Amino acid sequence: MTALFEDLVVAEHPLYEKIIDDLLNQQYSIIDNFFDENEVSKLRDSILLKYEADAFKKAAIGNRLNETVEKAIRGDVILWIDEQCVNPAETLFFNKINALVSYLNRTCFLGILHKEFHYAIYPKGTFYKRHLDTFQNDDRRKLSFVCYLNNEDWQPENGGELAIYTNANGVEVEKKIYPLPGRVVIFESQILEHEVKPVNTKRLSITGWLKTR
Ligand SMILES: O=C(O)CCC(=O)C(=O)O
Ligand SMILES: [Fe+2]
Repeated sequence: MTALFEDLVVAEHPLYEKIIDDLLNQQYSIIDNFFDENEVSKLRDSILLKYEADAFKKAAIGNRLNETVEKAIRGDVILWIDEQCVNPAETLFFNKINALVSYLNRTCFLGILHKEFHYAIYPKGTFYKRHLDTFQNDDRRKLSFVCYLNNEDWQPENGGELAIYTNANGVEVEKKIYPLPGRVVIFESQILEHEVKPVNTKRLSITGWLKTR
């Protein structure tokens, strides 16, 4: 009996607690240095290697049966990551993601059962117009997750901010977030509209969704 109870006791993790508080209070959380310099550098090498090998495809909108490439809406190229077939950089990535997911499931009973992640590259001149991540008829998407893999010297002139639209007492507020390396943004997929502003320099990231059912 005691053993069973002890199993349910989770040691409090300050960073994850902050993410949960942020999500409850403002529906998004920004975590700087979620990935350290070394992890970002390995993941950046990985994304660029695959990009150079031509593994990416133009990102589409709509569900899998009704996919259209709509450059007027989004101009990024993506590559899905198969967790069953990962390189060492991606192993580091999923170790951190899985630790977070298991904490969320144990402390918030979120019921995250599935996840999907892809690399994304926004070439110069591209953007992703304002949208909700559940427009693809997939209401299982609960939390959206973006992690940036840009260089240390990413400048404001490079553009490519993530803009998140929130509502404060009926007034819309636009919050702009720079895609700084190692920074992670997590937000409520079904609630928060957002967009990627036009980029002036190739912009690198991993985007994913934590899903229920
Ligand atoms: O890269 C970002 O900052 C957000 C990407 C995005 O909104 C998406 O892929 O759905
Ligand atoms: Fe999105």
